[in-house]
Amino acid sequence: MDTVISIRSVSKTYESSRGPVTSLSQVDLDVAQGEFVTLVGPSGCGKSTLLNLVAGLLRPTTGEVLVNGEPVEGPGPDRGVIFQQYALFPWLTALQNVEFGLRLQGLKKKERRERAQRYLELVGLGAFGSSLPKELSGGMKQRCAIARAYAVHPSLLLMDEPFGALDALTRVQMQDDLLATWQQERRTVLFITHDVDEAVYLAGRVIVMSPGPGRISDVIDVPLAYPRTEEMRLSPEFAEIRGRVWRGVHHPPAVATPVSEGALK
Ligand SMILES: Nc1ncnc2c1ncn2[C@@H]1O[C@H](COP(=O)(O)OP(=O)(O)OP(=O)(O)O)[C@@H](O)[C@H]1O
Repeated sequence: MDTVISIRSVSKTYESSRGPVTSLSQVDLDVAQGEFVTLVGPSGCGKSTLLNLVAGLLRPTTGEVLVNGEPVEGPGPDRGVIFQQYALFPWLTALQNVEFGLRLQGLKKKERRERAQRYLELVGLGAFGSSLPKELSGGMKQRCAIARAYAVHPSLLLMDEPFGALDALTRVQMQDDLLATWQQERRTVLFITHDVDEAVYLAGRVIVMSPGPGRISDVIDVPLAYPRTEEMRLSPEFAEIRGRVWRGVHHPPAVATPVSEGALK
């Protein structure tokens, strides 16, 4: 099993106007090649901080973050990041938005165009290549952002509440579409959500985080096969896992003892 992400005894303290704020304390986590891992937990427990450390947008105060065995020293094309806000260039068409990252990689125009079109098709936007972002719905914009991230062939996708701004029905559809894309091209995914249902439905493993200071308080395997279906979502097995995640999020352990991932397996 190849490990893509290794987080080793990571703590992060921000210097703020209120003094130092410890956002993460002694976090350990390994994520294997091709895994779909969700991070869930109450607001302020350090989910985005953890993701931004892996993205290379932040540096840990202590400990280390490795991606494919190399210490993370900044952002890189091996890590695609998708945020809640679609972050598409409004003056570029959907196709040009997807092509943008490929241009940075130095691909020739014809190859760029073909690859961008292929990924738009993969996310169901094949007919919308010439549309501007303002002409697309929220779900379509986010599909376009996913196509753009996938097209550069990152080894890792980091998603920070990508469906947080979508209505409930679109969100469920996007979950299925994302899983379909992931099953076709099995990139490793680290996905933040506030939604317990979403966390369980998508993941092979749910990481529950707790605040004060931010830490991993539970690691829950989801032993449901892919593709995931509505039947699974409504099954007693799903409800049981969901219950455990729910309790972890809403009733975190009172003592701020960091839980090492290995101890929970
Ligand atoms: N730049 C910063 N300066 C000071 N404190 C920060 C900064 N960024 C985050 N924090 C603090 O670190 C803690 C964790 O924040 P983080 O955004 O990682 O949590 P989160 O779990 O992603 O929250 P949410 O679910 O609300 O997005 C919070 O207490 C927050 O106030």
